[in-house]
Amino acid sequence: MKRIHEVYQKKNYPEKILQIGEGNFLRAFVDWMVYKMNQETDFNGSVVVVQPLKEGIIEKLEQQNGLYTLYLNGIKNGEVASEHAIIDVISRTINPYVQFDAYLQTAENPELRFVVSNTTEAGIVFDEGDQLEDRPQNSFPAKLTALLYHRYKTFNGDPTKGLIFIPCELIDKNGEKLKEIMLRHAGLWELGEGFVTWMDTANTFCNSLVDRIVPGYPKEKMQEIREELGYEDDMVVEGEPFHLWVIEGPQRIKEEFPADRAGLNVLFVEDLSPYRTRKVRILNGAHTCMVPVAYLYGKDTVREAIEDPLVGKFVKDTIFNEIIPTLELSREELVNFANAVLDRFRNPFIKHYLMSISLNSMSKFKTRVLPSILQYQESKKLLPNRLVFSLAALIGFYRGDRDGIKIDLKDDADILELYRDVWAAYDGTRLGLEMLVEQVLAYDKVWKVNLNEVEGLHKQVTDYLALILEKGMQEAVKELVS
Ligand SMILES: NC(=O)c1ccc[n+]([C@@H]2O[C@H](COP(=O)([O-])OP(=O)(O)OC[C@H]3O[C@@H](n4cnc5c(N)ncnc54)[C@H](O)[C@@H]3O)[C@@H](O)[C@H]2O)c1
Ligand SMILES: O=P(O)(O)OC[C@@H](O)[C@@H](O)[C@H](O)[C@H](O)CO
Repeated sequence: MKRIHEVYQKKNYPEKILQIGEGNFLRAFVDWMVYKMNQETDFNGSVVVVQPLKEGIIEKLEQQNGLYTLYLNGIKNGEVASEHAIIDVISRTINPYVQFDAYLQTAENPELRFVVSNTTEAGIVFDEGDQLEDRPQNSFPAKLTALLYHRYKTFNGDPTKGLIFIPCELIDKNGEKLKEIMLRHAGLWELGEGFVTWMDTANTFCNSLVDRIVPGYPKEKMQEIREELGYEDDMVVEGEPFHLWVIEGPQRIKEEFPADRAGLNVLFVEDLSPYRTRKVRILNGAHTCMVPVAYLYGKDTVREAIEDPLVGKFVKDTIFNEIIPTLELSREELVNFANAVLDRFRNPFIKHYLMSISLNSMSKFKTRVLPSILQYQESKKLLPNRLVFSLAALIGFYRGDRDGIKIDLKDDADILELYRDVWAAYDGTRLGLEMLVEQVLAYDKVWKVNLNEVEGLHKQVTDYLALILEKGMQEAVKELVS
């Protein structure tokens, strides 16, 4: 069978976007949007993709001339929708670890206008070891500072040659944080007042919030997909039709990034925090809460979990009774959003594995679930049972065993070490369990506070964990939801 680049001829669009990250999400979201804008409007732009880490899949993408097939499968306006398209907007790929000059030279292109990124929650970080002379710098903000400085010098500080940065990382104030770190590098590297002023005035850093479920490469369906497509494609990516990109930035960007004219759900707003809180607490919060409970219960995917009468009820009650009451938005709007999220979780086409969501569950619990627990307690003066149960389940999950089979835990090495130690020290007694929970709740490297100080939390987590250990997750959930 022929390969995708042997059957499809790519068009040439000017390079207008620099993309840091070659992951599934960006390819199913931003690159798809660029494809749509090229089809529906006069955007006429392509994307240069830079691999942020030394290891990655850029070579595979390059071998296909940057082409790949995107499947969007799900329910759209109540109807089954399945569509696919060849995304042809990646002009070329760059691995800065072997093509550093080519990486810097992208800054010399006067038509370059946007920088998008998605480097997971671990990407927007300051690395004090990074230097301007490094080829390349370690962190992605440092790499970008070097690139922007090169642009500043190339165009002699021309105020019209600034860039618009729209990071997609799921962290609060992603644009502001990126800018803050880049300014820090500019200061440490002594790049000069002129550059700092240019960075500040000629460039725009937008905060943004993305929403689309992208499980990625549909491994199990590949045989069927190959037959349907009639060509080989190692970079197929699958996502849902739903998409929302909320960008906190000036309305004028719309002129240059005509997503709305392409019929895309891209909003330019003054304040994205209500959208962010709603999405992170309800959608991501429900995912993170459901993972340890549903996985130890015996489920493997989000859909299986939501369709199980008991686990499904656990998730729905958690959202409607314990998360929504902590949010300061109109209840009607929240209920509508939550119902839509539940429909997305039920998407019959998509296998969203609980284990893939489980990556870095501790920090996800801290940002996506803990605020709901704390706000619930503050306003109602009692703890939300199901959210606390999911914390107990999380501690049980990190024991790393499902019915005698090892769980492939993925988290920071020191978190995994913490759990290895506390579970190894557990002697099977109530006192032993209390000590174990105390140590986990005291792990302020993740929690940033000592959770043992939250009134009643230590006892309730210990009680639920004892229940899970004694009766198993299935019985424990049954008792909880009834
Ligand atoms: N998949 C989804 O449904 C979805 C939806 C919305 C948001 N997201 C967000 O997108 C992120 C990436 O998801 P994906 O599905 O594309 O994953 P992926 O594994 O396909 O891609 C991860 C990307 O992040 C880069 N990366 C990882 N660690 C990094 C680091 N320390 N520094 C710099 N770059 C780093 C990798 O090089 C790669 O480009 C997730 O963490 C999530 O926050 C994902
Ligand atoms: O992508 P992660 O690993 O940060 O989180 C897992 C999911 O909660 C997440 O990918 C959602 O599906 C996504 O945020 C929906 O927009």
